[in-house]
Amino acid sequence: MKPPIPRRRPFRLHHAHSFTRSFWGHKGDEPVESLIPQISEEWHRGVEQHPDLHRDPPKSVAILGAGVTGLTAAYQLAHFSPETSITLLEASPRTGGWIRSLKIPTSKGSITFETGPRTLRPWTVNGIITLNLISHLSLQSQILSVPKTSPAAKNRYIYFDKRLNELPSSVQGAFKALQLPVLKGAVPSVLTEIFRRRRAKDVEDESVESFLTRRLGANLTNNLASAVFHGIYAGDIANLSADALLHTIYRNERVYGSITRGMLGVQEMILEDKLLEGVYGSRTAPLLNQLRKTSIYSFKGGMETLTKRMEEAVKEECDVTLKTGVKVDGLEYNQETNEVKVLGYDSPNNSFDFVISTLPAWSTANLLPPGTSDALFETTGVTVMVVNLFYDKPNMTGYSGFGYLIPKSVPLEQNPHRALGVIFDSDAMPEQDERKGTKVTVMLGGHWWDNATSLPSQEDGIKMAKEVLLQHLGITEDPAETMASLQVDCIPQYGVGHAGRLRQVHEDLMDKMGGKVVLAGSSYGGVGLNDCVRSARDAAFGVAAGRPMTNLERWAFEEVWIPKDMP
Ligand SMILES: C=Cc1c2[nH]c(c1C)Cc1[nH]c(c(CCC(=O)O)c1C)Cc1[nH]c(c(C)c1CCC(=O)O)Cc1[nH]c(c(C)c1C=C)C2
Repeated sequence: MKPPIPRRRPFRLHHAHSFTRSFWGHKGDEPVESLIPQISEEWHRGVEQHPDLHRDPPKSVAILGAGVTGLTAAYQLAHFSPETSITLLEASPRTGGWIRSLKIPTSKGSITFETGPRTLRPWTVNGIITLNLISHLSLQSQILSVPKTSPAAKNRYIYFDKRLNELPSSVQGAFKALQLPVLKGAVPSVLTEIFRRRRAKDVEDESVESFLTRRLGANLTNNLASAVFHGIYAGDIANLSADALLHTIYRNERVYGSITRGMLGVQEMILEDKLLEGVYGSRTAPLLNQLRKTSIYSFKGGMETLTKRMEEAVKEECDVTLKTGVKVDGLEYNQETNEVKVLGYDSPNNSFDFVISTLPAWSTANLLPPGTSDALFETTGVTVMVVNLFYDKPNMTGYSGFGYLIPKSVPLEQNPHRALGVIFDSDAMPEQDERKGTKVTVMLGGHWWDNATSLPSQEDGIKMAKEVLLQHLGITEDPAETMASLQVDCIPQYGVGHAGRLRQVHEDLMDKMGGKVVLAGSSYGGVGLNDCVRSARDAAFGVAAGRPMTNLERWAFEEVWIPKDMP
């Protein structure tokens, strides 16, 4: 029988004396300085000089995985704790993980194909932390930004009823959009949400599908929400956790009785986010001002510009030992020395004060002794086939926008290849390529392939993508350049009970690994790039102070919520 999952413990607040005005809802009209917070001196001195930080800095730390999380953790730790010796271990021959930008030289100019994440959003707490990192790395001049007013920022489509339905981006647009098949019944669903009964007190989590169907009805849930969750998690809303992925509105239902009541009242955010927003906002003001009118951004050389620059910085500026081609076999905690031994790393110095694992939850679980953190095995990944296509003719899609998503309610005959969505890259990032034309990315599979006995080859993927574009957009031409990448287990799925399981893992790791194994990356607090950077920062910050930790504390302790625009 599984042990009961511990409930969250009360959180103790030591270092918060005053708060910040929020960047939340920033429209780009006012200079960011006007939003810069009156934060307490203690926080303003910032994280590096935090009184807790140099309590007992570790002598040695190993970081597993040199994707964006591992590289960021190494870079940040080197700055927070310059005296610590850092070893970054990567199994593959290259760094960057899922981030890969391939520049294809052609006689008509170069094209960049992204096989993983391709854009970043600046205006969130985690987004601001990423921008701070970008400033430190002096990458400001490499940024390519898309203005909030551009079609790519405003227009998103849902494929439904055999056509693309444009989602509203303004109040006027909303009235027009209500005629669309995909939004059928939306008005009564939204207006009656406030009258629906709140969930029972003892329900700690449920699926996104069950929660949204209770609150908004089946139409909006299956036709709209399922598409949005395809576009972030490539996952099935019937399995994903409402508490983990819709945390604010799920809490609002519990606290205020309905999502609408929560929205009409005082907007709140988690205290720690508010403090970090203040600290990093003030430190990143010049770049935030540069991106004042930006909706999304990337880099001239693609997203890999970020990880390549970080690799260079950790090796040359931070004195981190980076070893590629090292496959770690296990982690062993020695209670006497209070160190963790990294098995499979063939070096006389393979015991460390801390190990930060940025590997996916299931890979980390495989490294730990049985019974240490078995709940990590319950987080699994979905596989996505990413197909990049380039056509010489401009405006081939017939639409202008970020792209379109396909909900789970679309019948199989209208989406036989199980496409999740299509990105209109040449609209989304128009200045990235020298060669002029239309660039799109078709994403296939995700949760639809959960029980597949075989997966498509690259050739099959390209054929399937072309058929998707023919069926949905009527594109008959052959692309000039193509590339397909099967990204196996690339997006972790936070299933129902995610928070409770991470609480359990926190307890287990503190108990059995002495708080010396620290977790970071896309398996825990968000699958986006900004989330990975944030989790790396948090891990590095905690480890630099030398306190036993897991980086899962936010799941183990009760959160403190405060008004978003508290001065
Ligand atoms: C069709 C499949 C996918 C598309 N993008 C992804 C998949 C699986 C992956 C992805 N997209 C987002 C994230 C998280 C944020 C990050 O920092 O990277 C991930 C992992 C962002 C995102 N994309 C869409 C939405 C609504 C969001 C969340 C918030 C935001 O940035 O606005 C919509 C969207 N994704 C895809 C398409 C075609 C599309 C909309 C038309 C592709």
